Amino acid sequence: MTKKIIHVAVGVIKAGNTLFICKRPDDKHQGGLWEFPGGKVESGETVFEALKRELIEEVALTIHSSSQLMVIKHDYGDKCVKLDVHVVTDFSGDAHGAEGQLSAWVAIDKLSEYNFPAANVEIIEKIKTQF
Ligand SMILES: Nc1nc2c([nH]c(=O)n2[C@H]2C[C@H](O)[C@@H](COP(=O)(O)OP(=O)(O)OP(=O)(O)O)O2)c(=O)[nH]1
Ligand SMILES: [Mg+2]
Repeated sequence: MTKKIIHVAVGVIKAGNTLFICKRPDDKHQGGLWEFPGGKVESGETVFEALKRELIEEVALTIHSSSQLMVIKHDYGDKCVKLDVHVVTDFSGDAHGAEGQLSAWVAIDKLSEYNFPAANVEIIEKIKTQF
């Protein structure tokens, strides 16, 4: 049987050479690890609409545009995800963990000090070479 793939809109929020990251709550899938904020694309939504909704909910930012960086499929065994990763530089608001989660603006060359889910390894490699 083919596994259901969960489509996720992921936002790499960038200001200068820093990125905004959040810590996933312990009780969630891949909990306790750091992430780029975002969440599941609901039926009928475009990726941009999902990203916009999730970033308001999770980090209180309103985004005005985004550009696709990459798409990554990853099978965690218990869940299979397709991460639609977008870079966001055009936003308004004061980023913070709006759901009470830890968050931080981190310099790109310090990202390796944070533990991310396995699917993020490729994203971080690309960011380091491209930005
Ligand atoms: N947001 C986000 N999710 C990631 C990243 N890397 C990664 O493997 N994931 C996985 C973990 C989850 O299985 C899935 C995203 O789910 P999510 O928990 O953010 O979804 P959501 O915000 O809609 O929240 P909920 O439905 O669980 O309440 O993608 C990442 O950098 N950011
Ligand atoms: Mg989320």
